[in-house]
Amino acid sequence: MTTLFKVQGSNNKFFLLDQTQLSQPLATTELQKLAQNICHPQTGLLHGADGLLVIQDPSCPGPIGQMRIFNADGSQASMCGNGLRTVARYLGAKHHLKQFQVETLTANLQVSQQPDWAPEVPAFSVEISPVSFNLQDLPCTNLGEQPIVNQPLPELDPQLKFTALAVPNPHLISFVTSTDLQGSGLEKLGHRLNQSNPYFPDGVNVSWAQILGPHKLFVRTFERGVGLTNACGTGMSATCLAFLLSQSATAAWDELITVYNPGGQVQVRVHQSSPQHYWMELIGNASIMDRIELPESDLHRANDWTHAIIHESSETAAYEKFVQEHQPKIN
Ligand SMILES: N[C@@H](CCC[C@H](N)C(=O)O)C(=O)O
Repeated sequence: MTTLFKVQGSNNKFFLLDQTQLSQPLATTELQKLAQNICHPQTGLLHGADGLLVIQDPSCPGPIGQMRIFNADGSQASMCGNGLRTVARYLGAKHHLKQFQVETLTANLQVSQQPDWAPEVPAFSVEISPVSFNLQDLPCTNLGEQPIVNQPLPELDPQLKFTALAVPNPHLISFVTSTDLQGSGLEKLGHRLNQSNPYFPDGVNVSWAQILGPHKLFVRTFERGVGLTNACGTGMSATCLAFLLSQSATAAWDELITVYNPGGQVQVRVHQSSPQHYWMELIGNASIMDRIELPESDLHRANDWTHAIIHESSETAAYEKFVQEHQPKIN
């Protein structure tokens, strides 16, 4: 039998598969098919998830493991902030370490265990980098000169202003009113920019943010390869950088910003290492929802979950209690 986990960071939900335990690790095409099938909300396992996190041996000295992220539609992304926290928790427990590096598709990132946020609500901090405003890195085309920082883009919306950046996965950010945030505009724009379109040939994660206070935001994200999610870690980190660069924010570099989202909250610190060089720390819960045992052959087949034995964790209830007790207070 193989062990798989269902995990969540800010209720952004994933299956986590450690390929190093398998006698025959899955090839990339098998991982894409597994992500599509296991994450499906109706026919997947445990009502599906937003993506599949895959742990492999590192390919270079330094990091103790490698993380890959496949969206629910099977596409592979370069980074996943909420997912990396859960991978940090898993690898930290496996190697008995509290601080280490994890290899991701484009960078080795620093992660560390933090004090629990509440009983049974473990927390981790992960580095979000590299950051780029170079439009080729998203990629983003036909929207004029770079950088796009708090700029009107009537091609996308007649009223909103946009910031476009890669962290290194692509993000498009707008600051909106609470009415906009509750409406259907985010979903419409997200769908439009994640179908064939002249501006974001590889699609883009679209986040809308409401400023709740000097160090407080609420962010909703339409994720590339998924749709509306409870939270997107890289999206909230990118939004905090956009906040500091464009909104006359009273928050300063290196200070904690609390970012509420439909799945709970995270904290972000934005750092400027030199002019135009930025990186973020994303801090939040890393919770295990279920431990799942199933035959390795079922992972390769990826279409039958009837042999799965599910062990539900008490961390889900603990996290829900934490969220109830920490609703945003609007100044
Ligand atoms: N949920 C993630 C981001 C996952 C990848 C994203 N959908 C993409 O395609 O870039 C996060 O927490 O950062």
